[in-house]
Amino acid sequence: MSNTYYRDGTRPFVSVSGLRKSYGAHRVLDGIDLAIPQGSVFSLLGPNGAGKTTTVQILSTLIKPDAGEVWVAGHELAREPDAVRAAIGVTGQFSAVDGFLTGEENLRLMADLLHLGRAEGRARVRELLERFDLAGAARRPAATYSGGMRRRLDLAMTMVGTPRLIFLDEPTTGLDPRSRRTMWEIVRELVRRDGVTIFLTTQYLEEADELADRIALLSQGRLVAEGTPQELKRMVPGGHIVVRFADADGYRRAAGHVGASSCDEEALTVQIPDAGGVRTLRGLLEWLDSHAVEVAELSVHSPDLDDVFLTLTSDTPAREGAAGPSSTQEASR
Ligand SMILES: Nc1ncnc2c1ncn2[C@@H]1O[C@H](COP(=O)(O)OP(=O)(O)OP(=O)(O)O)[C@@H](O)[C@H]1O
Repeated sequence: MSNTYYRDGTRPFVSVSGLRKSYGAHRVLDGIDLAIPQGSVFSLLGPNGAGKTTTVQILSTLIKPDAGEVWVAGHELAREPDAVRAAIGVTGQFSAVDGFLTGEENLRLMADLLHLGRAEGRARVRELLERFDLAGAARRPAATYSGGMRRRLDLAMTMVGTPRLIFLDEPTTGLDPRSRRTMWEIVRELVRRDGVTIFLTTQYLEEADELADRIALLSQGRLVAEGTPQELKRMVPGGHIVVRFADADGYRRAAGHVGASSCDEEALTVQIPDAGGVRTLRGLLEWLDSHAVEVAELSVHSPDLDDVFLTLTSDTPAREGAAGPSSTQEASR
């Protein structure tokens, strides 16, 4: 039960030890341990079928585990499910928003369901409309809202009950880049200002990288890695350098001499493994310079969460070709 307590004797806000769940002979969760501090963003990642939804369903009291100990906000889930339920909010792809009601009416309905007094309810609804940038659209039916507005309203409805832990399931799926960034800012603000703890499941590794303080990688019912985004990126081999040559002659002269791991004659590019640091880059530039080879474009790619995901989740086929750059330095010669 290593995760039940911190070294100083306090318990993490969410603490999970030895969590197991099977459906028939299929072992979906095979001994999961998690420790999530209050006021942080935790992201659970994994390929389809890894057991993410099952984990969230157990932590949010919707289904019971076969074994394991779970504590949320100071309450043991098996003994005090009502207290756990009172501390959490869930928002997801299956939104609670009623399209026939206006944004304001949706929020008021939630305030009534939670038995907030009339004055308190009104004040809370007003505050949330402002805060989630919905005041201008408050009197419009939610059916007329954009995808981003609908997500914001959904999250605002979750916040009516001032939850201390929010399960955010794919909060930005289908949103355009600007709406995604707005949503990310709102999530950060919930953590910063309200001290809310966020349990995020997402299929966008970039989103986990942006938001999460810690990430756990689930594969076939087991945690295969856990750490900060930076720590996870350090777990996989280094990045690579991509060089695009200015002409076919330069490409041919260089391709066999610069330690390339793959070459594309048509695109005049080579890819060179890079263990990090500047040694490989310096050696490459010196070779190109001394052989007077013209380069059209050169970029340095660090490993990103995609690389980590694909390396550590064995049930996912390896991706072909280069990783998307998480940090790219471009140079022309
Ligand atoms: N009620 C159920 N009965 C039987 N099997 C189930 C049930 N719920 C989930 N499973 C199985 O458990 C495994 C894990 O499912 P789960 O939904 O937790 O995965 P996930 O990581 O959330 O996947 P996805 O990313 O596709 O949503 C899957 O193989 C799924 O088929």
